[in-house]
Amino acid sequence: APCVSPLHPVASLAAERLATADLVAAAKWGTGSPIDDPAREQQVLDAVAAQAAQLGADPDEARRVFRDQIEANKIVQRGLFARWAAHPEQAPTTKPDLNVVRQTINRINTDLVRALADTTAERDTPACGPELATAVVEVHHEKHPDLLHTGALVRSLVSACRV
Ligand SMILES: C=C(O[C@@H]1C=C(C(=O)O)C=C[C@H]1O)C(=O)O
Repeated sequence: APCVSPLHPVASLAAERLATADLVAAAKWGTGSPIDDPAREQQVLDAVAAQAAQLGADPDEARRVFRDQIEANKIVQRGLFARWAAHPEQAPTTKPDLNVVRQTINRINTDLVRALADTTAERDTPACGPELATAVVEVHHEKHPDLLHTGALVRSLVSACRV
């Protein structure tokens, strides 16, 4: 069997979701659209709660974990906005369609709800913390994100362990 943390899929999907923050930030940059969109956040939370319930998982736990995913996503967006304001030459030159990016986010959300449901038992043991830390390091080495994204990845997983 490959030597990876049982929580690798969770950390990997959380990182994939965070990578979309770059596209979301690029879509909003220079448009006056706020980083925070409470109506969209509510849609995301309601959708993942319904999907979790359908899988026999705890919908409130799905809401908690995705509240953290959303906060982490906004950390990356704010970090990029600050970087682009300080270094305009690093600002994006193309503007993705936010609705298209959100379709990608919806797909990742569904996969992450399933990965969480599939790892309910692992996330319920005292080994969860160390396994989650291992998974974050694995994902960091695979995707070599910058400190902004890795810090946000850690933030996104604070509610992932159930004990
Ligand atoms: C990612 C976005 O930015 C923020 C983060 C969200 C998320 O992580 O799902 C949702 C709405 C916004 O508050 C977005 O607008 O789609």
